[in-house]
Amino acid sequence: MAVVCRNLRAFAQKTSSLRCTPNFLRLYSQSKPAPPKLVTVDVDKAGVATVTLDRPPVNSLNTGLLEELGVAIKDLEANKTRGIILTSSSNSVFSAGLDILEMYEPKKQNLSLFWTTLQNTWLSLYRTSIPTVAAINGHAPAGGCLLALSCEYRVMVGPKFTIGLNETQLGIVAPQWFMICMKDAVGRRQAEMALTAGKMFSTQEALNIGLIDKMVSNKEEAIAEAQKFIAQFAKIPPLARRMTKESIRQEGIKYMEENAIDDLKAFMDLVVQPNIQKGLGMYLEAMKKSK
Ligand SMILES: CCCC/C=C/CC(=O)SCCNC(=O)CCNC(=O)[C@H](O)C(C)(C)COP(=O)(O)OP(=O)(O)OC[C@H]1O[C@@H](n2cnc3c(N)ncnc32)[C@H](O)[C@@H]1OP(=O)(O)O
Repeated sequence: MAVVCRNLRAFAQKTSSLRCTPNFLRLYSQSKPAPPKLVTVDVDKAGVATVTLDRPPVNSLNTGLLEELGVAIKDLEANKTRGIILTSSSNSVFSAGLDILEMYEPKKQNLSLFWTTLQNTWLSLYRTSIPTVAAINGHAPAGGCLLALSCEYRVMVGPKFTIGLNETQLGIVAPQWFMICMKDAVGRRQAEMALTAGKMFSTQEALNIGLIDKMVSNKEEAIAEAQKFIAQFAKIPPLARRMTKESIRQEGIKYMEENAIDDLKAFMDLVVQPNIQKGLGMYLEAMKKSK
């Protein structure tokens, strides 16, 4: 509410016709309730933040959610948080990946904002000096897998959930930086096999190839394992840790820093292709029918 008032006051100050009187503020706040938050942050006594994706039903990644996630990471950095545990409010889906509705029959401006927000939020998560763990408490296809891969450690609830970069199954190609993340985790050979087939791995299969680091049987265990992973860094000098992480992730960081504009252009050109639009439409239809 305080933010709404501040924004309104600034807006009213810029216009001659509006007076930001208490009555005006009351009327405005009654007619426009604040939208629900799509990402919640809870910092525990040890200074470890649980960042929860909360966009029912499947945490598909739209511009709003990605924006909130990016802001949350920046805020946690500013507050010198000791660790980030990324998880989901759903019992069965970590994240369904990019919101296909952002890409299907899009307006050019929205599409550009969507992809730029994804690039920025991804880079913030991938390069943050804060230790990061994905507590994957449900399915994690495509962009959901990307978020998990961008963390330093992955604990997944099993055995019934699946994870992977399944883009080829949708007739689309995962961008280079998605591939770099997969290669970081499982090596070039396994990444090539996984990505060309668009394979979704069971939790056990993911563990076998190193796509996840630990399999647990429920979310509480996942959070406990994540806390354990983060706690080990209490003994490591932070500067050495930060420089090591930045250095070992250099390929992905450099790729985005140098190619963000080309990557945006490639995405914009690809998505509007009639055959891609047709494929996305059919995929959405198929999801509805499979219910
Ligand atoms: C072109 C350049 C490269 C772009 C890169 C793209 C990467 C991506 O991330 S593309 C997105 C890929 N995602 C998927 O393939 C996942 C699709 N979803 C699923 O497989 C399942 O939904 C699930 C296993 C995650 C969950 O299954 P569950 O049975 O619990 O839920 P559903 O009934 O399937 O879905 C509920 C509801 O949500 C809609 N939905 C699901 N996923 C998406 C999505 N990614 N984007 C938008 N909407 C999605 C689904 O259609 C249902 O909607 P309705 O209730 O309206 O029917």
